[in-house]
Amino acid sequence: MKTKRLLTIGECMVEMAPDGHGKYSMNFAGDTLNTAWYAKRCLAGLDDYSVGYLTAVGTDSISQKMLDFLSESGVDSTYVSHTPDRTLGLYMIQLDNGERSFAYWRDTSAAKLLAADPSTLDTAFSGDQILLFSGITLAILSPEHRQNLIDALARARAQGAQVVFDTNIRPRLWENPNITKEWLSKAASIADVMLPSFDEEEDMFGDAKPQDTALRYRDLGAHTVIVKNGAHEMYAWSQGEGGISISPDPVTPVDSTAAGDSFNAGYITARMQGANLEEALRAGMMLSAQVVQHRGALVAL
Ligand SMILES: Nc1ncnc2c1ncn2[C@@H]1O[C@H](COP(=O)(O)OP(=O)(O)O)[C@@H](O)[C@H]1O
Ligand SMILES: O=C(O)C(=O)C[C@H](O)[C@H](O)COP(=O)(O)O
Repeated sequence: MKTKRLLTIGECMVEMAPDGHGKYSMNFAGDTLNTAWYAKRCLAGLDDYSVGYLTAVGTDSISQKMLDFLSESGVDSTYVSHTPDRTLGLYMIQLDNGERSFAYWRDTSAAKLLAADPSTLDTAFSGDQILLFSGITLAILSPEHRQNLIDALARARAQGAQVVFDTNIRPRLWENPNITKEWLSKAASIADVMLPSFDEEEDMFGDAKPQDTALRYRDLGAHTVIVKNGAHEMYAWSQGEGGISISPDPVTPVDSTAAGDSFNAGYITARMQGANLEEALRAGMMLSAQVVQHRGALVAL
């Protein structure tokens, strides 16, 4: 993964995060944006590396605020498209002993149209870069646009881009479990690197242990599979480096939102700089352990 450019693809929403005293703070977040944001922080000071975000927003003032936020964060928004008459989606974090769940208002968000135009995707995906998308990115699209996205990623991969897929399974965003499994497996079959989380794979695919998840995605063609697992032992396998079981030092989570997304950023940016499998896993674990000890998805560490 020794390339200097990361582009993530998905939906950034308005986030309402509980402050612990009955009030909410408003931020911008979304799984793929969270990974881009943390990746940019991990690469701070390394001017020859760049991080971009591909999404669709409206033309209203809250959409403009999100673009300003990207710009202040140093995340390149060249491939953000603008859809008049639509705006950002919104989600609220709900906490139960530090474990997050979400309520969504995103049915007509602009981001649902991010894969409408195959030629825009081809332009954005060209060149030597890492392209990261997620199961949430796919879930919010129509079936036709899901196929547009997967086809464009496959074309880019054939030209040398590296495709990274985090399944981030949100059953509520999908039509039904069979359709979810079908699209996740289709998307996995064009991915070089898979970054699933075990509890979601267990629920959706019935995997008994992280090794089963790794094997399933390896058999679909990934050369690397990292099976995140909350506070528990995770399993990672990479062609040529073998398998590793490794446990994070447990911390008490305040808000587990973006644990997986920040792990992805730590892992990917370490790999971009030449880290081996274990070093990159440790970078991901270290970042995500800090993130879960703070409220909201994006934490200025
Ligand atoms: N309580 C915790 N203590 C230490 N590390 C944690 C904890 N919760 C999450 N992490 C770290 O974050 C990673 C991703 O967490 P996980 O819950 O699997 O992802 P997701 O947010 O996608 O569900 C874990 O593999 C681990 O490294
Ligand atoms: O649910 C969505 O659509 C979002 O993008 C909101 C959250 O910011 C991410 O889901 C957090 O993802 P985790 O790293 O798995 O906690």
